[in-house]
Amino acid sequence: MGLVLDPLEYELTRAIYSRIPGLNFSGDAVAAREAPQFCNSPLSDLRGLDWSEVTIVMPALAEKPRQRGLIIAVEGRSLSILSGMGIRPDVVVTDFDFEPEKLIGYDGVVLGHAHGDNMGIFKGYAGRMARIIPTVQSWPTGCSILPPGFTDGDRAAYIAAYMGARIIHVYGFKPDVVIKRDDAVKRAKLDVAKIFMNRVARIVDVKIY
Ligand SMILES: Nc1ncnc2c1ncn2[C@@H]1O[C@H](COP(=O)(O)OP(=O)(O)OP(=O)(O)O)[C@@H](O)[C@H]1O
Ligand SMILES: Nc1nc2c(c(=O)[nH]1)N=C(CO)CN2
Repeated sequence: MGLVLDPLEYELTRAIYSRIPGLNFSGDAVAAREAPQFCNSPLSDLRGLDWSEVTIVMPALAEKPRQRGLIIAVEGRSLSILSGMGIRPDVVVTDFDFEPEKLIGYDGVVLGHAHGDNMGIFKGYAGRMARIIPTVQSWPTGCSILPPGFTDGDRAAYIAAYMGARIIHVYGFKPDVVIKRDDAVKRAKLDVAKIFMNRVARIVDVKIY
């Protein structure tokens, strides 16, 4: 039995994101069954961190963030940008599709997301992580975590909120800036991310810079 952070909020977010056309949501359950075999870090590694204040860095980062509290990098891309600034994040939230190779050798906790459209890349990288706890978007088994949310960025914010953050500082969340690709699905994903960041802001103080 995995960890479900807030089942009703999960159902609400899923009702919204599963309307995005063209994605393999029926594969999410298969992904959730396979993901726990890659777990090599206990949940206590996550719970043992001080979550009271959290800084989340997303890939559209434009300037050096102020480091306040626990640092979460979104995707290998943000880990790489932060490393270049001399900042080591405590946690990386990723679905392994933006510079995943940068995660090899990283010694913090990777919250690696398995879903219906990424099992090839997930299996390719998850086994190479020093410390990984899988996240999934169907009912979890084993060590996996089922958080609400959808994109890596809003999922990171939800996880921080449920781990006990009082305040979350967010850098590089710029849904109107094109950073990796620009198509209808990507725009729909970022629209959903905006809705979910606003949902998190209902339960925790969220500052977006
Ligand atoms: N302008 C932006 N473009 C893309 N992602 C952004 C942007 N601003 C913030 N983000 C956040 O950073 C994350 C970057 O990850 P990435 O670009 O790999 O997208 P993704 O959600 O994994 O979708 P996909 O892999 O389909 O492009 C997003 O999930 C989103 O939460
Ligand atoms: N099935 C499926 N799930 C996802 C996908 C995706 O492309 N397909 N993308 C995500 C973040 O971008 C998160 N979850």
